[in-house]
Amino acid sequence: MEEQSKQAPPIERAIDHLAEKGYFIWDDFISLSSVQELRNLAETNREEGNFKKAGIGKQVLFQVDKSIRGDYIQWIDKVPENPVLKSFIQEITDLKEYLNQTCYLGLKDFETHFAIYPENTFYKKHVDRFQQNAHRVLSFVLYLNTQWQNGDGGELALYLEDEQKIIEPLAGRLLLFRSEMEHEVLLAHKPRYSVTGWMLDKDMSLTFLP
Ligand SMILES: O=C(O)CCC(=O)C(=O)O
Ligand SMILES: [Fe+2]
Repeated sequence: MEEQSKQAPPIERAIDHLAEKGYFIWDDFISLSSVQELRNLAETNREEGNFKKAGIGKQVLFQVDKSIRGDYIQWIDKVPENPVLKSFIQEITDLKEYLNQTCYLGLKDFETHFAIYPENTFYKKHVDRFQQNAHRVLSFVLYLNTQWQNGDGGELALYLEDEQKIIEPLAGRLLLFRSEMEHEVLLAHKPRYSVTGWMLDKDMSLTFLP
């Protein structure tokens, strides 16, 4: 039985683990060359001034507070020009459809952005689904840290019911977790790159409505 589940395709293990534990770690979701390309793209965009300081809260309640989070973000267009980004968006779209068919999650849309955590930044313990972001059902993070090693920091601490799971931000790894779960980005000692997103139970163009 154990053997069988080890051999099951990642998508099936993802469904089981998400249902049972609320999260799934999907290694090698994309190839290392794709990781490199996305990282280069993020770096170029950053140099061109397309990233902005991430904040907390939405619209009139938006504020930047470095004691809570220190990352810079750039929202990703749903129809991106870059072919690697385009195929990642397609894979997330397929994953959303598959989750709907198997888990009846009623996912309607998703939103996603690049995130860069400069050296010595973090994101304090929080949840992604709250009053102002009530439509976030599943969070996903694709890590783009090609040279990551122990001691570089920037791990994701995920708070499960009775334990804390420390997840390394390894290149090509996709982390999925329920958006109401508490989590935290630990202090990054080296710049940390990722694509973060949320699958939503409402069409994004309608999320300004209650
Ligand atoms: O980058 C991560 O590991 C998690 C980021 C996060 O929690 C967020 O952007 O809400
Ligand atoms: Fe988060």
